Parts: sequence; structure tokens; C-alpha cells
Amino acid sequence: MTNSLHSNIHIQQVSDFQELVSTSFQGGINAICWNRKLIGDFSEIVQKIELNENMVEITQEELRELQLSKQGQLAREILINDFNLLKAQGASPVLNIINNYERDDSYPFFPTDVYSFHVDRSPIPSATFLCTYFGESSEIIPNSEATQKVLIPEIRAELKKLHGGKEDGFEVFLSEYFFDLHYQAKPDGNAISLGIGNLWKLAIDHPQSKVLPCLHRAPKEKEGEKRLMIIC
Ligand SMILES: O=C(O)CCC(=O)C(=O)O
Ligand SMILES: [Fe+2]
Repeated sequence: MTNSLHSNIHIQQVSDFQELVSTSFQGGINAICWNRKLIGDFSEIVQKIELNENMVEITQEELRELQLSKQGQLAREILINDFNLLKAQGASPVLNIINNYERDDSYPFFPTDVYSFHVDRSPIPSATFLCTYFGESSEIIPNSEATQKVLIPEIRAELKKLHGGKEDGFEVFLSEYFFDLHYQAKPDGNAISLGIGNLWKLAIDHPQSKVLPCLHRAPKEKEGEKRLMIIC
């Protein structure tokens, strides 16, 4: 099920970029949203970039060189501006066109790809910023509405087998192979779509974090429709 943004107590809305970066996560808040209605034609940019692989990063140079209509140019200005705002904060934004992400099928009972609810992790304090400009948008779910997969008994038992049945080093194994980052929605859990054009700051798992990391996932793409997004 997908829900609207507004009734969710773990989300805080802000009204500009400065507020987005200066607002800290606290209490139950682990997702902050600069809600926007963008102008311009982002689909034109998607169409103009050739995609021979699952996904491609568009450099700022490539973006500047595209021949675009007035509406396409408006979209480009927004992309360049967002990119520069994030960069000026010390982030390393990437602008991607995504047909699909690589699916992880190493262990069918436990895919560790970004289509699965997960947290991002970093050894240093930081946050994930993301915005979908075109196509299906990312989703989040409240922490209370999902369970860490390594804590689900049947899954844990399978993972234990994979680790040769040993208790010794099991926790390290879970984190080394990123199993501990993934979550399963509870039967009544509601995924929340992050929407188009909104710039989000999501809490990640890092040693000094005071809040729970935000559970999020990439959406299943619509057949034949690519996504355009910025992420860092
Ligand atoms: O593509 C998305 O919507 C999310 C991607 C993501 O979560 C990641 O790269 O860690
Ligand atoms: Fe992620």
C-alpha cells in the first residue's frame, strides 16, 4: 500500500534548501522533505540521453551540451541548481538516468539490492539526499512498520546455515554482506511515495546518529519509463 506524505510523524516538511540542510533529525523525525512543484520538462532530458546500460550518470557537461526546448531548459536549470546546492554542502551528488538497478539474485531468500527496504550506512556523520524528477519515485516506510530481516527467525536460520552454522563471527558476517541493512515491511506496513520534485534528506546509519536510520527503497520502474534522479 502507498500512503500520502502528510499524516506521517517521522517526516518533517521544510520550505527551502537552507532549512533542509540546517534542520536536524531529532526524536522520531528521520526524513525531511523540501516539498516542491517543479516547472520544466524533465522527460525531454531523459529522452535526449542515450541509455545502453541499466543506468547512466549524466555529467554536468553533458547536461549543459543538450539542445533543449524552453521547457527542457527550465528543467536543466533546476538540475544544475540542485546539483550545485548539494555540492556546496560538501556532498557528492550524482544525476542518474535509471532503466533498472541490478537485481541481486545470489540468495533468492534475501536479495540485498536497493529494491528492498534498506538503510544507508556510512562511517561518518552524513545523510542521504535524493530527488526523483521523472519516473517512479523512491519510497520510505516508518521504522515501526517494518522488521529488520536478520531478526526474522526463518531468515536468520537460513543465514546461519549460509555461515556454516557457526555463532562465532555471525554478526560480523551479517554486516559484511550487508544483510543487516535490510528490512521487511510488516503486513500492515504502508510504503510512502516520496513524490516527484521533492528534495529529501534521509537519516542514515552512522556511529553518532541520534535517530533511527530511514528505511527506504527504489521503486519498481514502470515498463518502458526511465527514472531521472539525483542522489548523494
Ligand atoms: O533509486 C532510489 O530510489 C533509491 C536508491 C537507494 O536507495 C540507494 O542507492 O541506496
Ligand atoms: Fe539507499
